[in-house]
Amino acid sequence: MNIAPLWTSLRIAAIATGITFISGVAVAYAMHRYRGNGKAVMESILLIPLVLPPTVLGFMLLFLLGTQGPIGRLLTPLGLNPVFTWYAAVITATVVSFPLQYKTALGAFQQLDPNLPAAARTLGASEWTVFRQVILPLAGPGILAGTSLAFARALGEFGATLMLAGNIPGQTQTIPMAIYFAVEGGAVEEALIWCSFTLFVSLGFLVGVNLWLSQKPRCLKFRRRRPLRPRLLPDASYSSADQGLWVDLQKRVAGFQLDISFQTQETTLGVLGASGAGKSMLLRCIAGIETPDRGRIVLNGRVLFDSAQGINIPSCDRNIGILFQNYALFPHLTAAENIAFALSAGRSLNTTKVTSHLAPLQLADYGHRLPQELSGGQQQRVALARALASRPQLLLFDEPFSALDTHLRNQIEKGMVSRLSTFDGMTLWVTHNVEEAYRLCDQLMVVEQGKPSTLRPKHQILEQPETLSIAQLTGCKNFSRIQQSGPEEVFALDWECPLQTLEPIRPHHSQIGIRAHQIRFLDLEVPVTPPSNTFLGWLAMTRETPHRMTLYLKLHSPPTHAEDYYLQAEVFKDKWQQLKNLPFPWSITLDPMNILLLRE
Ligand SMILES: Nc1ncnc2c1ncn2[C@@H]1O[C@H](COP(=O)(O)OP(=O)(O)OP(=O)(O)O)[C@@H](O)[C@H]1O
Repeated sequence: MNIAPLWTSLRIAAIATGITFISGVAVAYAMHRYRGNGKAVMESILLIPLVLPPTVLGFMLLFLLGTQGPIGRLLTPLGLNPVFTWYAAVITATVVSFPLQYKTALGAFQQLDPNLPAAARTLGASEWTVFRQVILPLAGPGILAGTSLAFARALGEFGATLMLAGNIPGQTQTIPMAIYFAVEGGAVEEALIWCSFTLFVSLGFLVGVNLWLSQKPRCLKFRRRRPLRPRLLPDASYSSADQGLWVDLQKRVAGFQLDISFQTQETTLGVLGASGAGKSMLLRCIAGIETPDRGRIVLNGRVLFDSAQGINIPSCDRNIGILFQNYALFPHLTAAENIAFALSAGRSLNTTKVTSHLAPLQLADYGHRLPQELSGGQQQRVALARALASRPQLLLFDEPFSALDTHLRNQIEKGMVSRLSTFDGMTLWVTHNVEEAYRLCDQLMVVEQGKPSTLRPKHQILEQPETLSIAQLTGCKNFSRIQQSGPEEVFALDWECPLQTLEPIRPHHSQIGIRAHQIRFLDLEVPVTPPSNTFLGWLAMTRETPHRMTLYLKLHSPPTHAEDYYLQAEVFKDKWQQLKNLPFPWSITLDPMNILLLRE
């Protein structure tokens, strides 16, 4: 039995697989990053060999590459005529196997957490480094699974190969053809041997790849060969005189517009806003992960983005670190390797430099662990150490404590604040939590529906919130519509009472508010002349938290049901112990000093 078809098949399948590997991965990555129009049409064209019958594909290739075809006519003068040659068989095997490699590689890229490449870029990694050291190792198993399918498909190709390459023994006669012609000639035994052989080779290849992938999860692990580019690039527009962050940007996405303009020279700025207000998008624009439609971003005198001048410094050169909500640690790298990624010092893991970044966050003993072998708090500290290792001028925190329980949150917050005390750059904290923002930041900016409504020192925002929504965002729970009845007097429509205010009423004031912990219970105070804004009140219901009670109060008359209340007051448990024994009605004071005058 002539075994030439075996070598022909293996040679053709190996070359075709090599070509599809390179082209399939490259095209898949390009399509993964492509955000323009016509993506669906392009995808369909790339996948069409998967759905066309092989004979149709073979005929189309024959039509294109034949001496009279559009491509063949270009090749003939160069002395190239692929039809009925062994490389025609390579062409058909490549065309039929390409969609399998392309589609699986695309799926592997799409499954990656987009924050991982974004984090790598903010650490100073170039696009090539991001692809080679983050994307490829993580997408590797998916890509190799596609390669094994592509190889099996190339090995089994018959119809299209027969049409374009023919059945030339020793040149284009592959195993599938040997089977076909053996059956036709009545040599059933020979056909059976070839079938068994094909089954054995294909199965062996698939099993081999699967075993390799399952036994060596870190086989494609990180290899740092060259240091990252230095972070501070010379820039003509850089001037160390202008310290601070200047932001003026607009970005529109489907159903949402971010339109933010602010400047700050404070070292810590908190960004408060409801869910969907645009806080993360703001951070992503500042870090260069998203590109604004228009505007200008300047950090310490260095223009990072200016649509008018066509400046858009890439993320890797902005000197801005970001701590993502999910930490975005590279899962295929240990804690030490994650930090080494951000250093320009190379990959040696026991260097003093890596340890010097792990030790201040009590992580010196955890350097060898993969992120999935660390607790949430430890992962967060590694992410902070990694961000600081890249020596940013500005560090952005995207709700860094949202996934932690209260105890851990307090612990990590303390550790983080102490580590940041030696950081000489600016920090910008995005959070929902007003108490957290108050503890961590000097200035607060409130963002509402993509627009900044205010940027002021934190105590001013808490004491004079200006608008109803800022008051709500900063934790105020009691509001009433008002009618002005004097220069410093209103009638609260929802609480049905006249109220004195400390500040004069302005025409734009339409609501008043009072914070729950600022409602006073006169019966618990030393008897003096009742202050203004004191009313009789009854308790409608209570809610208990570990240290405080929330009291739902009805003014002027007893409540008719549990939901019949005007105000929520919050008192500590010791005060509640005294209050609960007092007979109704209580004397409730809404001190003019604590009345918030608000516009809508
Ligand atoms: N890539 C995108 N394409 C389309 N819409 C987007 C995109 N990214 C964000 N959005 C929309 O922009 C708005 C702002 O999103 P963003 O993530 O910035 O909000 P956020 O204030 O950070 O909210 P949260 O506190 O819940 O994280 C949302 O309505 C969101 O659906």
